[in-house]
Amino acid sequence: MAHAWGYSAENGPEKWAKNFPVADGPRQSPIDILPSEASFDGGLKPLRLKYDPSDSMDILNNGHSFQVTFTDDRDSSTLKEGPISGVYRLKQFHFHWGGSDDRGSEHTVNGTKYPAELHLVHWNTKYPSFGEAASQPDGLGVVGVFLEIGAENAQLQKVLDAFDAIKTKGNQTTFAKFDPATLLPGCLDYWTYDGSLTTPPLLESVTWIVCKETISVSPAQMAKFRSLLFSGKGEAACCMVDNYRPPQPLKGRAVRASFK
Ligand SMILES: CCCSc1c(F)c(F)c(S(=O)(=O)NC)c(F)c1F
Ligand SMILES: [Zn+2]
Repeated sequence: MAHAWGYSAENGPEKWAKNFPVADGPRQSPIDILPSEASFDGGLKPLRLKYDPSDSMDILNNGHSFQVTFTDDRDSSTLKEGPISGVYRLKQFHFHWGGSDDRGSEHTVNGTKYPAELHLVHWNTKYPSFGEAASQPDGLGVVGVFLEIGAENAQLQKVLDAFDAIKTKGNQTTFAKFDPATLLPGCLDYWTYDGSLTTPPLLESVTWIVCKETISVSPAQMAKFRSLLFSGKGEAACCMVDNYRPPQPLKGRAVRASFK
């Protein structure tokens, strides 16, 4: 049986192309964002993010990260405008982080790595489902937010407080009435480019929207991220850290900025 993918030397990002050849494709993510080479596009609209806290359902350790999943059977939690057209519904959010504060984000800015990166995953409602959208070039819109070491983030703490119930792979618990807008920075200036999922199947279906402004996370909160396990109950414990893919070749793609 083919090894499941992961982030170790044996099954990590350098090995993914074997089972997922698109890993070497023309629009892979993440990338190193070079602000001086991004072009300001005055035609880019401000992001319109509207989330209904009653849509949040549960929190799951999926063995690669943890995710908070939202009910997506109506247009109650949506991404509109920005670089996209139409209505994209929020499906889930998750994070990527490092084993120490000097790494962990997937996107980088002038080569700078942040300790973690939040991804809010939305799907284009011109398609009948998330699964269908995920295979289309304009199917997904992911908002990325960098976490920067600083003051404790009280809103993020609400997510971290659920970790004792999801320590091992496959664990899930109810996570209701959470407003993901509380995790967004005050300023929603962004960079945008055409990219992919950053985890297998690495589908080239993502319009990336990476916020310029960061949100804070305290050192103690980063330690809490690192208390999760990649491994399942009863398996040898393997700390969930360094679950990030490094930047991929830009291959001629344009990166646009919504701000000067
Ligand atoms: C078949 C995908 C399941 S949903 C999902 C995900 F689980 C994930 F991790 C990422 S990511 O590439 O890692 N971050 C943007 C996504 F984009 C997603 F849409
Ligand atoms: Zn992600």
